[in-house]
Amino acid sequence: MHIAVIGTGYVGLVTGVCLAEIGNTVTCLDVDEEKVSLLKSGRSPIYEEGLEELLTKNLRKGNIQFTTDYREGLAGKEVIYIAVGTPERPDGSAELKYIESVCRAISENVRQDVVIVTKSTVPVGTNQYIKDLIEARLTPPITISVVSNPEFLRQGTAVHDTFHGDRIVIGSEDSWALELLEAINQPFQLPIVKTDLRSAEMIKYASNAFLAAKISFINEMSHLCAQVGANVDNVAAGMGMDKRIGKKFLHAGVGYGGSCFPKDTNALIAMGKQFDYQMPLLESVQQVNEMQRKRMVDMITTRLGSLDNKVVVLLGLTFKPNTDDMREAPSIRVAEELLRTGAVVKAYDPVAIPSAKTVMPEPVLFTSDLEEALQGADAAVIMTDWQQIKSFPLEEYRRLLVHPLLFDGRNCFTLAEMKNSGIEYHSIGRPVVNPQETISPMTSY
Ligand SMILES: NC(=O)c1ccc[n+]([C@@H]2O[C@H](COP(=O)([O-])OP(=O)(O)OC[C@H]3O[C@@H](n4cnc5c(N)ncnc54)[C@H](O)[C@@H]3O)[C@@H](O)[C@H]2O)c1
Ligand SMILES: O=c1ccn([C@@H]2O[C@H](COP(=O)(O)OP(=O)(O)O[C@H]3O[C@H](CO)[C@@H](O)[C@H](O)[C@H]3O)[C@@H](O)[C@H]2O)c(=O)[nH]1
Repeated sequence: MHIAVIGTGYVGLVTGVCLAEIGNTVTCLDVDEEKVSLLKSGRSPIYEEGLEELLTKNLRKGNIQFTTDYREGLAGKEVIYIAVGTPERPDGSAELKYIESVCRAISENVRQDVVIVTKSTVPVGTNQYIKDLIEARLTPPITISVVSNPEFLRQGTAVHDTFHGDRIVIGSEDSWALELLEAINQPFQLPIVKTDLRSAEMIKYASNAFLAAKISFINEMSHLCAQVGANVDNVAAGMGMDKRIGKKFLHAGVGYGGSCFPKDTNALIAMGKQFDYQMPLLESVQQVNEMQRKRMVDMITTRLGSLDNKVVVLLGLTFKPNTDDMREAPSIRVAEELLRTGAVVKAYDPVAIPSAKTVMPEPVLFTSDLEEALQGADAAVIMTDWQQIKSFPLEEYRRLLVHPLLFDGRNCFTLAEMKNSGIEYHSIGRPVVNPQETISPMTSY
């Protein structure tokens, strides 16, 4: 199949490379010339496990190419995937200007019948809008069919998710277009859900909102666990064994971030508003998420008192491990609050220092060396559960920190392993582990 993929962000690039891997001829289009020339040379602009290997392999085989030229990119293609961003507008709704500009470019450059497949997360009704926009500007008599094919990949495991996801959702009003998409997706060997256009669009938002709700639910429970002396991890494990609940997405922490959950819950609330429905559950989900960041700073100030000139080091800056994406990372908000209370903030991340520098508040001191980060800090705060942080020897934490005080926003360590570490350990929704008597008293607190 000859396929064009528009947009080479996370979704576009992974989609393009994976479609090439299963035997299609793919042209990826982007307006960003720098990105396109990097991709042509076989380098990935994003940090994503296994992606660069698949990219170079398929470039070598001639299955994939990259261009900024719409005429060249769309020529002879049977299927065009749209995977451009749909960021949040100030009122919370989804910004469709990139989608609109793609529609203009398609109608000006396409010369053959084509199926348009929307991978971008778009509000219900947008696929119909896409069809209308393209058809309104087409000059030759061309047949356009639209299919909603929302993407469920997670950053950090994007390639793996494409080949091992739980389902592929395709929605359309044209049964032949659904069959075509089913055939394209067959090699992935995943369950395929065929539905109507609007339901497919809604499945994406409802799925993200449900996962966000699950996280806020356990975070709310974690607050109570801390008060009553229960351990939220044990509670989540016990709950998760009930198959109706399921154990995934019950990991308490500093809350969700990233390019999807915050914006997609907002977009869903904005959709509700259009129909005079307030979405009270989702509003609470967001409120609890916001509270988690504040709770982390409260934990630190409660323990340390004044943070004036205290050195606090944030360990991990990205919204989750194995990505360099800083969009809506909880570390940004925590750093802002710590600076506001007078702390000196150091920040460590194994891969994201360049992207973090563009969004973190000033003045934060950055380092990608964990030892240097911990050296001389009054307290360390784990914000991202990077393997580098989890596997760093506890005796080194203890040796390098001025005071062995660790706040863990991702519950990376068990209480049992912390018990004899000599570190005072504060985590989310679990009892505090106090250091052995052998530790010198923290007189400066
Ligand atoms: N990032 C994820 O993990 C993820 C997962 C599932 C769904 N989604 C959804 O997929 C969509 C894309 O997300 P993303 O994170 O890949 O976006 P992104 O911001 O990383 O990338 C978007 C790309 O589109 C390009 N672009 C913008 N306008 C263009 C145009 N007119 N023509 C060609 N290219 C253009 C940009 O240059 C950029 O490279 C969004 O709707 C998002 O909600 C994202
Ligand atoms: O039990 C959990 C699970 C996740 N998180 C946090 O939730 C956020 C999102 O995590 P994750 O879902 O793994 O990452 P994303 O890459 O944002 O993926 C989500 O958003 C994508 C974009 O829509 C969807 O495609 C995916 O299916 C959906 O999981 C991160 O900050 C995590 O730290 C928790 O706090 N607790």
